[in-house]
Amino acid sequence: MPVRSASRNPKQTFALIALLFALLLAAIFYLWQALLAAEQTQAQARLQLEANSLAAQIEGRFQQQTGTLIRLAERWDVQRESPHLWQADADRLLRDFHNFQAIEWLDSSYRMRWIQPLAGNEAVINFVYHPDHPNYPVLVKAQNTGKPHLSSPFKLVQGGQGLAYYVPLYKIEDGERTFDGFLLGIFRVEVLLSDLLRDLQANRLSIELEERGQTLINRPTSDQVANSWRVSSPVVLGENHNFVLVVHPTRHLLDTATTHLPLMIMLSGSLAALLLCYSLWLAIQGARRNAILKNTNRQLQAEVVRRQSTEESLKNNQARLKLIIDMTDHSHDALFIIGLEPQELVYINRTCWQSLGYSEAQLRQLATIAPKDIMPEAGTWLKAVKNLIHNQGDAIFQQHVVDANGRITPLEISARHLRRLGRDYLICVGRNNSEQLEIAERLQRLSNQDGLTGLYNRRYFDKTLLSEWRRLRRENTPLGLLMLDVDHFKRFNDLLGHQAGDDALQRLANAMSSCLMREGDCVCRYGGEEFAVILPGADLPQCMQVARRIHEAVELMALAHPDTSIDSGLLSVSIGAASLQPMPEWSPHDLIKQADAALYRAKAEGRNRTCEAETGEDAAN
Ligand SMILES: Nc1nc2c(ncn2[C@@H]2O[C@H](COP(=O)(O)OP(=O)(O)OP(=O)(O)O)[C@@H](O)[C@H]2O)c(=O)[nH]1
Repeated sequence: MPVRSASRNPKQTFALIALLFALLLAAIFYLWQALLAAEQTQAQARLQLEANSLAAQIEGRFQQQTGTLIRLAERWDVQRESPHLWQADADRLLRDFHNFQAIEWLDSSYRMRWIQPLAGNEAVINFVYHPDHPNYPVLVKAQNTGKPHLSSPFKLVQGGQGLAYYVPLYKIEDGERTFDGFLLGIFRVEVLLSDLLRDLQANRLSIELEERGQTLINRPTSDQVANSWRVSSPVVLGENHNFVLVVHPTRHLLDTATTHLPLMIMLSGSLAALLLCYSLWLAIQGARRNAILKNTNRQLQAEVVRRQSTEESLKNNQARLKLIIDMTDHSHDALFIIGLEPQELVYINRTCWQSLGYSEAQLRQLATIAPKDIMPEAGTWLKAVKNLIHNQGDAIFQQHVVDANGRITPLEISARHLRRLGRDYLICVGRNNSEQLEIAERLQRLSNQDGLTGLYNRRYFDKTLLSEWRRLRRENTPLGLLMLDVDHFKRFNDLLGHQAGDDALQRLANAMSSCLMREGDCVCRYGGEEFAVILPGADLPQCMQVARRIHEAVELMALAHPDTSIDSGLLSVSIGAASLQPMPEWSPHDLIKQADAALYRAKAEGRNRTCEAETGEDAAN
């Protein structure tokens, strides 16, 4: 029960115990009532006995009272003949038994014949009982049975209520006993009954005498108890069965007749029930607490196991984290994590601060107060990298970092956006990519370079001429161009061989390069033994000046031409010079055409010279 109850909630348990308590109280109450009823029954039985005894006493006293009248009636034979003697006997009886109001003789026709005392009762002489008189049936009954009968109360002629006791009289006539009326004793009700009740041993009872439901006399006590204790006993007075003695016990009598046992049993039973239920409640509470304690212990044990496992896994994770940090610290790449809103450098690996020549604390401080001292374009880079949040992607940025000695190093940063626990992070991996940049630059250079002479190649020429054309058009500045061709180079090759031709081309390239003074001027191998010199900002005279320097440099080379038929005996070049103010209606192609035309004339006019584009040779041609 306690275990099962423990699993219930306290309200249910309390309700069950309260119900049990109520049931116990009901049983105790029932027992109390049964004991009270038993006591009351017993007391009432005792009371009934007392009432019966009192009734017997009353009947005895009445017989005493009326016995004298019966004895007077027994002497009727004598008295009938001598009324004086009857009168004297009746007087004596009235004197000795003052309860009698009067002694009378009714003859056999129910007529009042004699009455003693006569004084005051004269009116009653010759009164005849007719059948409608209330006492008439009593007379008939007494006559028929031959037994004395007491009437019911009736109104006396003298006033008040009276009772008549009819004793049948008989006379002997001719040896025969014949009815001769009644000897009649008249009592005053109060007087007779008071006398009958007087000195009864019934101090503890209130006494009442009723006749056919009418209270004739009542002798109450001051502490009479309620009607529930009313006990009655019939009283037969002179064959009149209509009298009933009613008694009520006093409180004192009841107190002696009843005990406190039922009350004690009820109180002690209630207390025992209360203690039992309280003990049960305590036991259930104890069981519940035990169950809760056990459950808590189980939970605690599970928690301990869980915590041990968590600690174990934490240790493993810490070890792993340390390993990862060690590994990232030994990485050649700089790894750093930036947290956003608020912006902070969440993590930097060892490579970050070691490669820049700072301590970790110094680098963190610098990154906070002067990020541009580490990365000159930190501001724009951060803006660009934050855009990744919107794109939810990653990107590679080319930046430069400045180390503690002021050395600038290129840094390729691969950045990725991550969102964790409601916050945005940028995971960045930086790598010194100076080597790659150099390789790329070299490749770029090679792609623009002529393999034999080391000059810029035709591809670079086309690209540069176009870009310069556009640039100078915006600046409203002329663009100069020299087109060069080696003279009689076929013969040179033919006579000295191709290798000698290559060498000659290389030397020519060096010579031409040495003639360029301005930044932006460049010599390109246009194709075969043809060269082109781009001279941004140079007008025609300035172009001619450069062309003259080239002739001088080639002449200074003094490279002998094997063909003896050539006048100078030296390798020479012919140059066509042109300069154009870039106009929207013209293109770089027009400039080339002008220079080409001038070169053609230089060749035609005998070679080893420069011809400038003629004014007629405009772009439109
Ligand atoms: N060795 C060598 N020869 C080249 C190279 N490119 C072109 N040539 C030669 O240059 C010669 C050019 O000959 P041509 O175009 O006839 O002109 P030329 O002989 O120089 O005569 P003119 O230009 O009229 O003075 C050809 O024989 C080509 O083979 C090169 O890279 N190396």
